[in-house]
Amino acid sequence: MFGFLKKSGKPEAGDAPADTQAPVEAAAPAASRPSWAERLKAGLSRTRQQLGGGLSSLFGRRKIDEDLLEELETTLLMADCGVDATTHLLDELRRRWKRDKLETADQLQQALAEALQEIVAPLEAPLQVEGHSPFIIMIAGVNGAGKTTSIGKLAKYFQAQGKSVLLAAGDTFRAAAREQLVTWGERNNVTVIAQDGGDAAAVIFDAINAARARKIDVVLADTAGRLPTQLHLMEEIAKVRRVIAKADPSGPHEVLLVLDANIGQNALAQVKAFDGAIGVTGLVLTKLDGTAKGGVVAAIARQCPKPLRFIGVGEGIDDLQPFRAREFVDALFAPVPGARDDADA
Ligand SMILES: Nc1nc2c(ncn2[C@@H]2O[C@H](COP(=O)(O)OP(=O)(O)OP(=O)(O)O)[C@@H](O)[C@H]2O)c(=O)[nH]1
Repeated sequence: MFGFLKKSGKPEAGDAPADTQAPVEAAAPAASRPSWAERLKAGLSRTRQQLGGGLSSLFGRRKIDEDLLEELETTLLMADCGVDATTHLLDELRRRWKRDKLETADQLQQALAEALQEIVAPLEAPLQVEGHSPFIIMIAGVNGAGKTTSIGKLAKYFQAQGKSVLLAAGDTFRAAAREQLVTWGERNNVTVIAQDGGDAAAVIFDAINAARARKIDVVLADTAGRLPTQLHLMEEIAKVRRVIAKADPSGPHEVLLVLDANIGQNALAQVKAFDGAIGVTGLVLTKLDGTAKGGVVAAIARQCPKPLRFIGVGEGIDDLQPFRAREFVDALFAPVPGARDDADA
């Protein structure tokens, strides 16, 4: 049952109590829907072509030498690993080359995968929503990063864990955003607290109170997109955070920054700016499927290591999943059946 509450905070007749929320929509039959591992591999194919295409031509050579390492450096930079992570990886490979007496290019590729995994492993820290009721998650990011659609996917993700979820339509700036959230709410059978126009902080404040009254487990609070350079909007989102703390002094319990992977290295500046304004506690990296810049995960790990809670590789409702370092690196280096051009080039 879907409920759309006005500013009064009073549920409309027919709103289902939290404990009678209908089950989430059935997933497509397993046979027709590729697994997450397959979708992750497919989603990372552009980065892999950037990285793997470069690597396979490099690793096609028999012998490891300084020229090969220099070309590898260029390949890593092109995949948006950033100077810091690339330098670190090259240092590590040189060390392993000597220490482990690596000879073949295959061995070097294996060493690269291991070194990359070591870099990104600290980002793996799946979000636990225990310990607070409701557990309040504030979502922030620049325009179009994927905040609202990620909220829809997260709603389903938490529901699948048996949690009740309430969405707060705090993007009061973009007219269509509320409707978008309402649509996601309908799909996931969760209540959306919204109001016509007005103040984001007030909507979210009401949503937290409604969630508390209904004993909802998780509140997902949307906010309008904004650029870090729009100082008045950064001040506004800082106020939203303060108001959440008024509604629940222990909250927000998670401040998620949504980043579009297409922006590559600019992600670092966004993390720093939003962290300064609202204290980011976790990251969501969307649209990895549309970019060759997946190496940005390594850059984030080296330069602003916030927990990477979720990664997104598509528009499907289950195309956003917790980040797992081993899975990510395996997908980056694995050949995809039917798309072996990158691996065999
Ligand atoms: N391919 C792909 N598209 C995505 C992914 N995540 C989000 N999108 C798309 O990105 C577009 C923008 O997403 P929104 O959720 O509207 O972005 P937003 O951050 O809420 O936007 P504003 O409200 O304008 O700030 C939509 O078309 C989404 O379907 C992803 O992982 N892969």
